[in-house]
Amino acid sequence: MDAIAEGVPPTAPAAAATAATTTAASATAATTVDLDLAARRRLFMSQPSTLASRRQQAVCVRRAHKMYGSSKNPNIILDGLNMTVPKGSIYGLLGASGCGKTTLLSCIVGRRRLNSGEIWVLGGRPGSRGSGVPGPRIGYMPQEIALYGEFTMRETLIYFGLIAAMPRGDIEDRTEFLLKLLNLPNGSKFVKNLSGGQQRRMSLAVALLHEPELLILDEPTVGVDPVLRQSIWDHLVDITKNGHTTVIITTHYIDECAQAHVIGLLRGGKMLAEESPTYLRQQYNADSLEAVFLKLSVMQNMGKRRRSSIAQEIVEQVTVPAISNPALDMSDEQHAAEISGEFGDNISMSSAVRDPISSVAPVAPPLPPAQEIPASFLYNMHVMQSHHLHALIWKNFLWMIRNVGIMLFIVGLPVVQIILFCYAIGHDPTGLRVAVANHEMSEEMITQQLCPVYTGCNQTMMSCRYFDRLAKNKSMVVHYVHDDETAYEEVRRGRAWAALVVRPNYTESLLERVEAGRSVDDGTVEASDLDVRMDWSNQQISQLLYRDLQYSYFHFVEDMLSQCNENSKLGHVPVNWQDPIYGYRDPNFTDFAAPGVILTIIFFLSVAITSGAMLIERNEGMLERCLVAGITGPEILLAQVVTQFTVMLSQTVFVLLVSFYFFELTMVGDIWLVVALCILNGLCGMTFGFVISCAVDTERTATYVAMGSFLPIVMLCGIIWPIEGMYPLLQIITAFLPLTKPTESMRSILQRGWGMENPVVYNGFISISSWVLVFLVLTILLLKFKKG
Ligand SMILES: Nc1ncnc2c1ncn2[C@@H]1O[C@H](COP(=O)(O)OP(=O)(O)OP(=O)(O)O)[C@@H](O)[C@H]1O
Repeated sequence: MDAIAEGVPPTAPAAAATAATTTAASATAATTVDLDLAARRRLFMSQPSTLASRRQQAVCVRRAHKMYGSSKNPNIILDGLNMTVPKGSIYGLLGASGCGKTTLLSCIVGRRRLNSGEIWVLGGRPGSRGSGVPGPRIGYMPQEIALYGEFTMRETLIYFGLIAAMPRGDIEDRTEFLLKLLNLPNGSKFVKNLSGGQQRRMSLAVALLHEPELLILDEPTVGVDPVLRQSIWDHLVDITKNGHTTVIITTHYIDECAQAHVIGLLRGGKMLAEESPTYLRQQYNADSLEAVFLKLSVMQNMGKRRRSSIAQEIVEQVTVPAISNPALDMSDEQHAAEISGEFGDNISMSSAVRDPISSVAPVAPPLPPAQEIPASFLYNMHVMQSHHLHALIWKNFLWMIRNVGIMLFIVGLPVVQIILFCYAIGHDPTGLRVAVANHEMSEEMITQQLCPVYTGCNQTMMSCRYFDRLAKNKSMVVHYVHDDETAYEEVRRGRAWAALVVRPNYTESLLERVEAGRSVDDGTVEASDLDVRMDWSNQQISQLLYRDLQYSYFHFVEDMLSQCNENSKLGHVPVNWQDPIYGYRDPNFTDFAAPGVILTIIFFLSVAITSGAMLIERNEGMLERCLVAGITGPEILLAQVVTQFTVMLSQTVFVLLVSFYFFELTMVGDIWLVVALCILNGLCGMTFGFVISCAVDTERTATYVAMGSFLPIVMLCGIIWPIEGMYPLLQIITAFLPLTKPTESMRSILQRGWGMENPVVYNGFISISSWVLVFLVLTILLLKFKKG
């Protein structure tokens, strides 16, 4: 009584008075409603609306408003809708395509939020702590197939059974029963190999598996033949008989709902009616429910939306047929339940309320505790359920086993990439053609491409000795031509990278230049020079030629001096290059780029794998199904982290083995620091993948986001060019990007051998860990606020 009294609205005295005055009349009209209009109006105005009575229903929706789009351009889906689903009933939710049935159902299962209004499901608020909704109290069959094609039917049922914490034995028993009931083939068949109709039945089997209190079936009979459709309906009638199971079913086949206890006709965001099908057909004198729907739609179109006026037309002296389900017998305590039309524009009242004017409060069965506090993300974090994690991790690994090809690709791709990198990037170009017009050579020598090399302290045709030295570099191939113009033409036509001209008296002039020193004349100096004209269009190649033409010269002079018993140092540039403190005398680009490349490969593969896997699940409805089954966002994230971690670990091990063991890239530091940095980096990619999959809706957008972030990161993180060479403002920005500091850190570990005590190294770890946290927080926020 108290609970009811608490929930009575401010008009309660009037309501009570009205109820009292009408009690006697209503007592005699248990099955026949014969009320005058005034009494009906009072009835609609004064329904007892209490918290307790709402919680007695399987589902109770009040004044539900739901819209999509912005407030400026709203797409109103539910417009003050009321709905009452009595416990133990089959409730057929009918309406045209796009009228909002799925939206309403997803609000009921706690996957979307109303803009305003109330929903009570099985005595609690969906999504609140302890309500069990979403969760095992619900069995949900979404419109999409929402199953893993790579799993067998049996594995599919095991997965959902594990989520519902069913013992293995029970799962097996139910599997046998459901396969038989739904006329499904052998359980070892892969879901992807089932026909469309069989897949839908399989989806229904998943919803029925754990015998939930509330079954929500979104168009379960599409693509199902009439015989099987009938057997599905028979089963639904059967399971609702004891009153413990309630079914809400949507369908396009309106007349199929004749077997429902109650049907709700949804149109224009409101319930046109909420009655038993027999009652509706009698009330509207119609042969079929389609005809009823049509009549009500016409009335709605005519603007007769006020309940009172509609009621006037529809409420005639009608004998209310008894509902076949004893659980719905209105002579029991549910008399006191509410009618759905109490607040909104619904034009008919719930069949649950045949005699709503009872003054006797029902003896309510014990209710589950109602907790208003919505289940927060952090709450979900600490109530992670082990059977959920077990199911998710089992599913993820099974998926991997079933997709060995994809897994080999995922693990093998970084290895292939690093092999390609090591073979393709950072090595000095070889075989660069150099056209030489050597006027010390005879025409015949040029024709034969033969420049004679005299060894020892022999000062004959010294230009040939220089070119011999040059050819030893392997970077250049010398091609002798007859005149200067031909040499230049070779470069102009792209057949050579450099044209060299040697004057006829080169050897004598060079000797005189060395011997005479300061007193040598300009003509001699000029004649002892090599003239070089290069194609400088390619920075890497021209730098290399520039370097090797000079180095070869130094080596040639040193060689001559030592052959002639002179101090070879006289040929040096007067700079003494001591042993390097870090690195080698001849650094290569591979060593410079490798840390960045390794980190980039691991990072972006993690992004792609994570966002791809999550989006596929989301878009094919599997994620939705799991969430309705009670799996939470944190559980999915944790299970993904566990499974992805193993993938990432193997990626890291293979990449490092190939880089440092097979290709022997420079590594003088602690390999474990490198491994730790790679794993953190993969984790960072994974969390970025979570952010992408939560933020965007399609794989295509995810690809754009991943690509859009890949290019700037590669360019700005000092992977292909030193940060010191960047525009000063960019140098500041780039310091905050996820791969910049880790790349510097890894480079220092590998090439300088620095450890964790060095700021450059630990800053890399701090930076990447901070990004992991940032991405995790973003994911949490997106999960929380992008719910619907
Ligand atoms: N996430 C969304 N964002 C924007 N609009 C949406 C969204 N989901 C659904 N809608 C729109 O809301 C309306 C109702 O969609 P809903 O899927 O609930 O209808 P339905 O009655 O279940 O349709 P059907 O019977 O064809 O499945 C449609 O116009 C749909 O385009």
